[in-house]
Amino acid sequence: MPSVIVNNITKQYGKKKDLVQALKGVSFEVQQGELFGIIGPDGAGKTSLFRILTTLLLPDGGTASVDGLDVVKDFKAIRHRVGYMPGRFSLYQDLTIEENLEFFATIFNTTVKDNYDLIKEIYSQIEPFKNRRAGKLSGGMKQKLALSCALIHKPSVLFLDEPTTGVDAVSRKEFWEMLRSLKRQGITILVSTPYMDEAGMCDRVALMQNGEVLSVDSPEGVIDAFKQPLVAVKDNNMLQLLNDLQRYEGVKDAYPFGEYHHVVLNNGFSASAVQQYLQQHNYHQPEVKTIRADIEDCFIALMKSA
Ligand SMILES: Nc1ncnc2c1ncn2[C@@H]1O[C@H](COP(=O)(O)OP(=O)(O)OP(=O)(O)O)[C@@H](O)[C@H]1O
Repeated sequence: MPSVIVNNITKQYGKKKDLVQALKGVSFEVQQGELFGIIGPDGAGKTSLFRILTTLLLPDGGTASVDGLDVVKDFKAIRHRVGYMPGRFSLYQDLTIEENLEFFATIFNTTVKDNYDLIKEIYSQIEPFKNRRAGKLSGGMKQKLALSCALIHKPSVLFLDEPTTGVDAVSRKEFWEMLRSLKRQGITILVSTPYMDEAGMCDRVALMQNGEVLSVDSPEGVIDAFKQPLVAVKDNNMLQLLNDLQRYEGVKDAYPFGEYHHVVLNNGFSASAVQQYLQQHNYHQPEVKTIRADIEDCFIALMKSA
C-alpha cells in the first residue's frame, strides 16, 4: 500500500475577485520508504498541500490518505504518525535546544530518551549547545533542531516544507545526507523545495506550478522525457545573442542559463545549424555546444507547454 495517496485535491482561498486556486486537482502517490520531492517555485501550492496532508488545513475537494488513514476523517490518528517541519521554523525561540526537544516529546506523550536512537545522528551535532536558546542559533543549527523535533515521536511519514530555503550550500548538502540516512531507517519522507538542483537527491519528484502537478517521475525519468535537441550558446553580447537566437526558425525556446543561453531546438536542427546561423549574422566565434538537459530545462519546458 502506498504511504501517501493524493487524489484530485483542490483548495482555494478568498472569494470572487480575490479568489486564488491554490491546488487545482493534484494527484500522486508516494511509496513506503520513498524520499519524494515536491519541487516548484513560490506560490506553486506546496505549503497548502503539506498542510492538508498533515491535517492542518481542509481540502475543498478530492481525497488524500497518509498511512492508509483519511486526512479528514482520521485526522487525530494521522497527527500521531506524521512529523511536520513547516517552512518557517516551528521552534520556540525563548526555549533552549534541550527544552524545545523535550517540549515536542512531551506533547506526543513520549520522552527524548525513548526515541534518542532515531535522532542521535542529527541531534548529537547540536547537543553540545543544548543550553543555548533557539533564537540564538544559526540557520543550519535551527534546521537540525527543527528536524529533531519533527522526529522525536518516531513518525512513519515525515513532511518537510522547504527545509533548505535560506540555508547555506554546505548545510544544504549535509541536510540531504541526513535525509538519505533517515530514509535508510524506513521513514517515508516528503520534502518540498524551490531548488531544482535538489531534485537529484530524491527517489522521485513531483514538479509543481500554479497549483498543478506537471510531472511525477524519477529525476532520470524527468530528464529522459526531454526529447528536443538542446544547445548551450555563449558570445560577447549575451543580450543581443538572445534576441537573435529567438528570431531563428530552428529555435523553439531560448533562455539565459548561468553564463550561457540554453536553446531548445526544433527537431531536425542541431548545434552546427545554430553555429551557421550565427555566423551568417556576424558572430565571429560563438561557442555552441550540444548538452544534455538538466531538471531545470525540463521544468521550463513543462511550464511552457502547460
Ligand atoms: N491563507 C491564504 N489566503 C489567501 N491566499 C493564500 C493563502 N495561503 C496561500 N495562498 C495563496 O495560494 C497559493 C499557493 O500558496 P502556497 O503557500 O501553498 O504555495 P507554496 O508553493 O508553498 O509557495 P510559498 O513557498 O510562497 O509558500 C499562492 O498564490 C498563495 O498566495
